[in-house]
Amino acid sequence: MTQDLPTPARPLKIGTRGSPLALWQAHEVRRSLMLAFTLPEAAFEIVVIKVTGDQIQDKSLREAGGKGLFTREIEEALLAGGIDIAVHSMKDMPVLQPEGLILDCYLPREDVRDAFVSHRYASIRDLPQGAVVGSSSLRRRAQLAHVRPDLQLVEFRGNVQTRMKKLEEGVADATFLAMAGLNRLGMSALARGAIETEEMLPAVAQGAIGVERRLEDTATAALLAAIHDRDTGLRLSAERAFLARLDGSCQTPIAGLALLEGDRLTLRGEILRPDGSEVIRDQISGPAIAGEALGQKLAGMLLSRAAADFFAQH
Ligand SMILES: NCc1[nH]cc(CCC(=O)O)c1CC(=O)O
Repeated sequence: MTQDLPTPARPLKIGTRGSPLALWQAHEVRRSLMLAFTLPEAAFEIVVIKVTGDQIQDKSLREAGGKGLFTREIEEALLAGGIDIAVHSMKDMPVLQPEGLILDCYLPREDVRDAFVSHRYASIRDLPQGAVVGSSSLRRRAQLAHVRPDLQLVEFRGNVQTRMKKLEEGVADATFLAMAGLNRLGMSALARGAIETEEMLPAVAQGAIGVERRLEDTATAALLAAIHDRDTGLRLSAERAFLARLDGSCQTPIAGLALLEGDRLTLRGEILRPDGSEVIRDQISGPAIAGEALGQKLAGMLLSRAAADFFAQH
């Protein structure tokens, strides 16, 4: 094992996107590995990789092609050996990894909740009739439209700073962000409040950081095993199996959250029509080690209640 540890002469290359949040997450993985193996910072090299998704500002991501847009270039670098590990926001990850790669290392999960962000109003409930809310998340738009069909929705993309500027300019009265991202960047003061998961069920894997590697790279597997958070792994297995069974295309608003109590797991899930006119939700409990089966079963339960046109385009 010892001879496999990275050194300043042969550093472990950590691939990441260049956004402030992505960089923070890559540094966090480095910090965890440094602590676990008493390694110096120089035993790691952070490699920033440009991804298609970051360059698209003028159209919504689902028009442009969805989740893979943030990962393709990074996974290509991993397969080609240009980097040794890739750090991801698990919320943005497709449920299947390319042949030759594996994602089975998760850091302890952050706050899973969405944040309500507004200069003028304290909560969804406080928004006046017809208020304008900015969001490009299909899930958040559908969930909001379901409880407040009177509100107006506008597309809202870009980083936190861009979105805050839009709020200041009055483009919208409120928006949503993940608490996890705000907490990590030390910007939780921007949130008027965290929205409880009973009110807005988060996206599958929200708040979780995952580390991807080459399947045959056993030395790196041993490194990552030391920083893996088992509880987060169990929860994400259930949530991602649920998403996979629903064929988590970006066209369908889907939310899912697993909670652990001892070795029992409870998974809540919901699917919505994009216009919020209908929501189908349920939950399932069972042994935590059976998370994948629970996820698949819950997805089946929701699908069996969905009319034939539920997933039709709107
Ligand atoms: N889709 C972008 C994205 N991917 C992960 C996070 C937040 C951090 C996380 O959930 O781990 C965000 C921003 C947001 O939704 O506000």
